[in-house]
Amino acid sequence: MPGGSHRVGTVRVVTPLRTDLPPGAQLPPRPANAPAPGTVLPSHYVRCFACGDQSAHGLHLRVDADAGLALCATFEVTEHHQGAPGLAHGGLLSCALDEALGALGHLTRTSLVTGRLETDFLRPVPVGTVLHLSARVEGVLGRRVYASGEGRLNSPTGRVAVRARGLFVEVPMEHFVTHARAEDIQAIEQDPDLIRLREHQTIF
Ligand SMILES: CCCCCCCCCCCC(=O)SCCNC(=O)CCNC(=O)[C@H](O)C(C)(C)COP(=O)(O)OP(=O)(O)OC[C@H]1O[C@@H](n2cnc3c(N)ncnc32)[C@H](O)[C@@H]1OP(=O)(O)O
Repeated sequence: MPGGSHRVGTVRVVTPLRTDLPPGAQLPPRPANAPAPGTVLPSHYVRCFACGDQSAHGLHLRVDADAGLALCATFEVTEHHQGAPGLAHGGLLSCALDEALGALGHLTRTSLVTGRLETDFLRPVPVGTVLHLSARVEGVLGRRVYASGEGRLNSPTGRVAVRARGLFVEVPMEHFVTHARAEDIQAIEQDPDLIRLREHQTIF
């Protein structure tokens, strides 16, 4: 995907986007303890708008591990997801890709938050569409994980409607504890099943 560009006089200056893979980034091997291809990846938080099953009008994204550092995901666009009449809101499509790219942390075995996300909207996505997403790690440099993905209409081989690249940053669990509201932490302490952590991690 091209970077940004502008003209200085007659000269076109190309600026790499900050989601472009920087020199030195490498694609790490798939960790031995990464979930096997085909494994349904758990929602990290049942109240998550994108993947949680307790978010009434959320996306209810279903995410499956793929081979390598990649995954696929699906969700159905409902009437609660409209922007223009009968069409999915663009921010919501970005949200779906944000979640899919962020869920690559299940495969790298790290907790990732979004630093930057760039989305191309290529086709309108009508209500009733099942969006088939795929996402992959492009490279890792220190705590930075570069990822890309796309969403296709109604089938894994359908027309590409939306595409994204993201820069994610690995954070410790303390990130979430430090920044959450006290009532949310208390709710999790009372019902640890609200979050679904990978088995090697502990929180609170
Ligand atoms: C319980 C559930 C568990 C699992 C939870 C899973 C949740 C998944 C949800 C889906 C994903 C989301 O929506 S997450 C929610 C949306 N995102 C967020 O809320 C993040 C808000 N931002 C932050 O908290 C912070 O800015 C961080 C953590 C991203 C970075 O802060 P930091 O930890 O102080 O680290 P910092 O040194 O600034 O950055 C680390 C490296 O990344 C680079 N970097 C950072 N941001 C950017 C950027 N926008 N563009 C370019 N580069 C960047 C820095 O230059 C640096 O490079 P170098 O020094 O290495 O060269």
